Amino acid sequence: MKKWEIAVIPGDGIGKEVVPAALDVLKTVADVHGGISFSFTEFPWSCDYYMEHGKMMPDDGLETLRNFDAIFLGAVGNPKFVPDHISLWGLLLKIRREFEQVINIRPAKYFRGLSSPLTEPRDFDFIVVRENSEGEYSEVGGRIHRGEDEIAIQNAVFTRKGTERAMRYAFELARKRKRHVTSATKSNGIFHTMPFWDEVFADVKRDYPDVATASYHIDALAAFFVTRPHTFDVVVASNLFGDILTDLGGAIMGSIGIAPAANINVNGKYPSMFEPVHGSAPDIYGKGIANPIGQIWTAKLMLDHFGEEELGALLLQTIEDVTADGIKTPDLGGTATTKEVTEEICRRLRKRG
Ligand SMILES: NC(=O)c1ccc[n+]([C@@H]2O[C@H](COP(=O)([O-])OP(=O)(O)OC[C@H]3O[C@@H](n4cnc5c(N)ncnc54)[C@H](O)[C@@H]3O)[C@@H](O)[C@H]2O)c1
Ligand SMILES: O=C(O)C[C@@H](O)C(=O)O
Ligand SMILES: [K+]
Ligand SMILES: [Mn+2]
Repeated sequence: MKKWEIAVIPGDGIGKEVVPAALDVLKTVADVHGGISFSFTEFPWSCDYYMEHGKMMPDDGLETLRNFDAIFLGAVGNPKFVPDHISLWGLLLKIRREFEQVINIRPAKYFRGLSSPLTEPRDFDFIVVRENSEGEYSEVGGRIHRGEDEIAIQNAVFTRKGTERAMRYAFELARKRKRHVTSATKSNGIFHTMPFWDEVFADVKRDYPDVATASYHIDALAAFFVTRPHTFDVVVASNLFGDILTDLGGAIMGSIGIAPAANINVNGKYPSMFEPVHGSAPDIYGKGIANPIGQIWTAKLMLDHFGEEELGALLLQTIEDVTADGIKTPDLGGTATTKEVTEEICRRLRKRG
């Protein structure tokens, strides 16, 4: 019996609704398989925790998480009570940085029954490889003076190591797919870092003559995600560009509530973290209608990471069947609740198993 120890952080808002849903699915997957099991240890680290303790997680939080095989997280943020940069940097970004989860994998694909806002969505299926450790997300900078003279400076940090690592990851991934990598740049407007990004891309692609490439400025690329998403395979992007592109990836699938993500520690020193693209959605929290598919598809990425790709494929197929049959939450134009979608996925998994 293979057993994985998973640290579970539901976090805030709908994280507290979709994480339990995905855990039900993972338990069902384990039952159906028979030869694997999960042990889930839950941590209440969140904005609620912040309001009680003045921090998003205890001082030894990372020490505690370190021993797990993976971290399964919902979403972080309750902007009514805690500024978003405090909650994000105090938990999510802290884990990504300290645990060297330098790559963020974010797939998007068209599947049957999804209510894409595109009038004629073709069969798109791409993965955004988001650089996850530096770039525009940096603590380098500061603020001085007050009033009219106030200045805010935010420095973007692009290292050759980090840039090349993300690009190589994208090329290796493309080799297992359709052998195409698109680089998201903005070297016309961003004077230093983006020409550097282009140079590193040109260097790296020389090592992958079997992989075709394209490079677009991020503004044009965003438009292409809408007008011809089926032409992309792997897209490599900086931290901020990848962030924006992947909400868009969710949107063209029909809802950001479906989009999954994996924060990968590539050197094996620390656990990886699995959390969907979406946030805590305070506007729908508590209504029982959050789409659980983003979190459940994220569980599939965790299964893949554990080497259980066959199970992962079965899970994704089951999700597709459920949406194809119209069992969908309101964000996808349906009337089903979080619970109904989850139960239907579990029921079908059991039937298959
Ligand atoms: N990785 C994360 O934990 C993460 C990601 C994004 C935002 N946030 C935080 O979440 C909070 C809200 O941010 P936001 O509103 O910009 O983004 P959001 O992703 O929470 O919500 C954007 C829109 O999408 C909808 N939505 C999101 N997930 C959904 C789901 N599963 N089912 C149905 N609808 C869904 C919401 O109702 C909302 O209308 C902020 O505090 C922000 O910092 C956290
Ligand atoms: O900016 C971030 O990385 C937080 C959130 O928007 C995400 O996409 O994970
Ligand atoms: K999330
Ligand atoms: Mn985001």
